[in-house]
Amino acid sequence: MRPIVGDEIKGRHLDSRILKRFLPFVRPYRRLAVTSLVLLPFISLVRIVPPLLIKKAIDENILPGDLTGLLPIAGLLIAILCVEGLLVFGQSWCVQVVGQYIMADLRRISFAKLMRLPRSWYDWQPSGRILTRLTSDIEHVGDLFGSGIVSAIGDVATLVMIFIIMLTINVPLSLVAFAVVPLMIAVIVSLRRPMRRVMRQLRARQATLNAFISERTSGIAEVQIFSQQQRCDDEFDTLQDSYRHSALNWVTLEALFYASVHIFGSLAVAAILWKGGGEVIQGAATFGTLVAFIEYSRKFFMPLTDLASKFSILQTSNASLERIFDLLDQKDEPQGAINEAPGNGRVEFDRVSFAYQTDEPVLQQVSFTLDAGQRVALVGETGSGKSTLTQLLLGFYAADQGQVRLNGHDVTTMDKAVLRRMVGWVSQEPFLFSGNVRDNLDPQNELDDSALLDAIEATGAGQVVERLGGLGGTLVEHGKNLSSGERQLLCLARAQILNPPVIILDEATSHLDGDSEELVYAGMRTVAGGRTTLMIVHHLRLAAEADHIVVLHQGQVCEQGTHKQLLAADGRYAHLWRIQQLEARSEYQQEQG
Ligand SMILES: Nc1ncnc2c1ncn2[C@@H]1O[C@H](COP(=O)(O)OP(=O)(O)OP(=O)(O)O)[C@@H](O)[C@H]1O
Repeated sequence: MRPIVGDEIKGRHLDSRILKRFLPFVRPYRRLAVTSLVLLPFISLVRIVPPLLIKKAIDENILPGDLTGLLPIAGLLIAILCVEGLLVFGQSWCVQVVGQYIMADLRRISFAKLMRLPRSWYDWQPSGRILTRLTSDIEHVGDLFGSGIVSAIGDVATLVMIFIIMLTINVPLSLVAFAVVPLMIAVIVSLRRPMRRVMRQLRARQATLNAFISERTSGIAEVQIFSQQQRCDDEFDTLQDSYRHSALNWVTLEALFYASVHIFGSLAVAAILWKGGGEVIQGAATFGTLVAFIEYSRKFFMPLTDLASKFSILQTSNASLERIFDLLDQKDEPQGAINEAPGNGRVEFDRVSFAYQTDEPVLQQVSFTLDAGQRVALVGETGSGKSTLTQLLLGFYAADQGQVRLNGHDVTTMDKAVLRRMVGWVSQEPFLFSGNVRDNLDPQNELDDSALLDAIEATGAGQVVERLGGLGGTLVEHGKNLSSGERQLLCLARAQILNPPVIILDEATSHLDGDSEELVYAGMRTVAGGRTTLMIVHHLRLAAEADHIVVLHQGQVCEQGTHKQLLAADGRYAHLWRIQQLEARSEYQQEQG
């Protein structure tokens, strides 16, 4: 599985390929988008009128001393400025609304994609990075539409109009005013490359910082247990310093950029003053023309600055869009066509081999069978591949060789929802969502309250639910307001409620005290009752109750049989059994005195 593109910015400004993919997202809101585009030339148009009015007022009223025409011009100026205000409001409202809709759509489909990606994809992803994808990256795409493309089109329209009107009024003066433009473009071009580099660095460092915060806060218990606070602070400072370093570089370059543009703007005004002043004195131009030119040059350099600064927005947005599309391009969890697998829950592992990463085999030629209703215990040292086998049965990963079959069907050919409706799972570290007890225990909302309470009672979770305040009781994220034994009991109740023909129980008794352990064991026995059960077992006392025991060693089945048969064989299982018996005896003796 290919990992998602990192947070480095790879592309140049706006890649046409990416833009082409982005356009369908605008299509549903095309009316608003077109309205915002249609308003742009009108805005540019009303922006070029005021200097003309000022020119007229100076040349035809102020200088000749004709006061009567001034009032209508002032009134017209106010009216035009009001129209400009209204047009700008309408245009920016349309553009922002479209941007918000596009962001909401992108967020929705990206989240939906995340919900459908295979487990193996998540093995590669720092959680902070996934969050960045759905937050900052999508915000940047909003900028692409709002402050990027549309306003760039507006800037170009304004520039063209001002350019034409200046040439229409006075060609020599226009050429003087535009003389600085090539110089300005040269400076912008020379600053663009370092600005792009620093922007890339800034985004990458921000993503690293996000991933660090996310990882350390989710592992807060380990941070505190191992007194890692200071070390985390130091690491955070290092990351933060490099982020700040890039941010300062960015601020410096940006300030340099705006300052140079400002200087060129002032140079243009000075040149107009020098050339235009001479023309006014010689009578070749009117005083109103000079004032209008100064006003136009200010209006000309504003969108030019704006346009140049859009490069960084376009580039950031382009990179964000590229990463979002990369996420959307990831393949969904593969689905099989079989959506019915009638039978009573027979499971076969048939010469199954599997590796998470090429050349690092985790399972090799594993074969054993669970007959319908049979209870099979999986035993083996840590890392021997027990959980991996259960993940294959649940369809989270596919075997590289061999087959895992349920009721005779290869699980990879089955529809995943159907498969997981038939195979329940109580994991070693059970997960509960924030919300109420009912929604957690009956996610499909299939049973009424009394049936739910019966199942809860049967698995020994009655007291836990009662303490939480019944089915409407509140659970916090991860079920953190419960002990691990209580969480386990609730998850056993959930499995009982879903009532699958096959159940996987991952024993999590290593961190439970004696009483809780007995409660959880009893719950496990209830859930296992009458179902095909694959039980990962650490305490062999539980294995001894199973109908069949499979012992894994380094990803291979090293022996299998009943408890009695394996003890008689005096192999690995018998060895583990003796060790655990000795441990239990010495614990008992210590307790006695
Ligand atoms: N998502 C993964 N990506 C890569 N390697 C993995 C992944 N999950 C497990 N492994 C590796 O596969 C091997 C088997 O792991 P598995 O979790 O199946 O062992 P286990 O027998 O269940 O161990 P335990 O009893 O400690 O839970 C281990 O070496 C582990 O490092």
